[in-house]
Amino acid sequence: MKCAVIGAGSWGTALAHHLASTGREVLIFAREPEVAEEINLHRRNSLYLPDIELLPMEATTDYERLFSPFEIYVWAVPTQKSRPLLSTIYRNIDLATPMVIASKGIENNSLMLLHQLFAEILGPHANLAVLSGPSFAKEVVQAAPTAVTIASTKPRTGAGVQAIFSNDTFRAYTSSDLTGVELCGAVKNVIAIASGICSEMGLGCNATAALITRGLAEITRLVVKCGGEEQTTSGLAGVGDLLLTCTGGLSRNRMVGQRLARGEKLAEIVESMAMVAEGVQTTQSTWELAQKLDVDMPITAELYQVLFAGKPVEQGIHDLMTRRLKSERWFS
Ligand SMILES: NC(=O)C1=CN([C@@H]2O[C@H](COP(=O)(O)OP(=O)(O)OC[C@H]3O[C@@H](n4cnc5c(N)ncnc54)[C@H](O)[C@@H]3O)[C@@H](O)[C@H]2O)C=CC1
Ligand SMILES: O=C(CO)COP(=O)(O)O
Repeated sequence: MKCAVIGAGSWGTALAHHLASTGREVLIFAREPEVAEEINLHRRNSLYLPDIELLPMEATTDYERLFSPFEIYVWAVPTQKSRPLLSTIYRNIDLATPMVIASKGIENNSLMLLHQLFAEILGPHANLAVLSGPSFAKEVVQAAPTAVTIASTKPRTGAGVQAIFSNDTFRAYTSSDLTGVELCGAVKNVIAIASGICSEMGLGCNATAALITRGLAEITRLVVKCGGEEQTTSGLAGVGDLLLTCTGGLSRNRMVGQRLARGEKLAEIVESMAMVAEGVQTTQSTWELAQKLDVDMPITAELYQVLFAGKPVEQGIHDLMTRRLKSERWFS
């Protein structure tokens, strides 16, 4: 049976290519007709994944094609665009088919993670899994060794999805902690923007190491408060993806931070990017969630002020460094 990948941006295309590399037939749903046409005619997606020759796959812009039987669905649509698309197709997709959520973010206003959004729209019988972890799309299509986490509350679904994705260059581990895995994947993008600022301002390696460590501390507090497992934050979806995105040159979120530090306006940066940097909207959601749940997230709070309230970056850094002195214990 075919796999269906929904979303033909960099990540959806990379995952479709990876599934094709395991010998599977793949249907990929694209929003833009020119993207579908280029994949079908030239095996390329120059808008979202340039300079890569893709393995054979079929692309379509017709969402009714998603209503046939599939082995799995893979969801790679930006978080803030997910509700409208899912609401359009949900009545006609097979609930028993595993839905593997590969997007990373927290929906604005509702403050929902995607597995919560999917459960709300698809209902309690939805067969959900989350794929997260350190995995730049470009490296996955280049078959560079990659390890990820597959979370599902259904052991059979988790193991099935793990088997489908794993091969000798792509290794998936299972987890039952949907909330922890998703929150880690979402909030690391917030810390990655801050890391891009640090790097561009030349604040040094000490600052980056401190940012990653204290970023992990605030992610952990949020995960635990939301009912996730503390241990998840030291896994691939947690510290793994945080390290990758805060230090890797391929990160779009880190790039947003670098451009902010160069003095560009957030609106101009977002407008000029063909691809999504989820951390921008996720900063808003995370800040609201932290306030609602009374979780101390100082880096997120300062970044929120910089992104959305015009606070100068230098002031944000000063305010972070001169906060009340405290114990290093994450929950103090
Ligand atoms: N690119 C990467 O290396 C990775 C990305 N992710 C996550 O995957 C998700 C998707 O990211 P990318 O593919 O990188 O983004 P992208 O910006 O490369 O592509 C976004 C895709 O979503 C489509 N889209 C945009 N608005 C839409 C709408 N209203 N309805 C339907 N489709 C719409 C676009 O046409 C495009 O195909 C994000 O949540 C991202 O954080 C996760 C792991 C790795
Ligand atoms: O999530 C990612 C890698 O795991 C991709 O990060 P960016 O969206 O910052 O490029």
